[in-house]
Amino acid sequence: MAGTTVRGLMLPKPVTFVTGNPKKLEEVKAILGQSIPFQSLKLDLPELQGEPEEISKEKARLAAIQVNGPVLVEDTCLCFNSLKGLPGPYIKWFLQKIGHEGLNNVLMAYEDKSAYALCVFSLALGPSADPITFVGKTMGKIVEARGPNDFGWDPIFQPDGYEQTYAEMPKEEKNKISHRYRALTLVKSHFAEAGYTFHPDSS
Ligand SMILES: O=c1[nH]c(=O)c2ncn([C@@H]3O[C@H](COP(=O)(O)OP(=O)(O)OP(=O)(O)O)[C@@H](O)[C@H]3O)c2[nH]1
Ligand SMILES: [Mg+2]
Repeated sequence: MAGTTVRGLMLPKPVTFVTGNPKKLEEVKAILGQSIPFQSLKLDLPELQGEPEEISKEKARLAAIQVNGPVLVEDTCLCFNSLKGLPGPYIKWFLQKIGHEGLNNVLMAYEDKSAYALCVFSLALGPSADPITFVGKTMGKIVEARGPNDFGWDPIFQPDGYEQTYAEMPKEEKNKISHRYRALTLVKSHFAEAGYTFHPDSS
């Protein structure tokens, strides 16, 4: 985390969660509930190449300029240990091009099928503020696809200590152990500690 937190700072509007991915939004809504006043905006922001935290922060900077107010964004990675963390932030493109089967095939060359899901949220309080990051990680392994195919790589990720893939788990179960849940727990604590207030005219 970076920057100094000013307690009770007044934000001009509610926080806007910016994403182009409706499944992310669904989970963020389910996990946050009423804990943080937020609205959402569908924007497909350009993404830098590089380390996950930098990608997420840069997304937040761009989003805060477009929204001209406080924003929350996230970037999700799926990292294979035998590939030293790749595909990482590039998982979206790997998934689109080679699918679940291709991702399993890549790992055929290696004994180690372990992987981790990483979620980096970034909060920018405004267009000129330095974004603050919150990282959540869930360890697991890559398996042949099992379960409903309605969200990304959920069918091929089996978290450690579970016999089910993310896709096979009831949503409430995934949302108690996921990379996204862990990162959002830190976001919630930050809001609780910072005690932000919202401008009365904000909507
Ligand atoms: O099975 C999954 N379980 C998850 O919990 C999960 N979270 C994200 N993803 C996928 O991983 C890539 C991340 O890329 P990403 O972070 O750039 O997201 P995105 O471009 O879809 O949206 P956004 O960048 O507008 O927010 C995209 O293919 C997402 O569909 C997930 N797949
Ligand atoms: Mg994206």
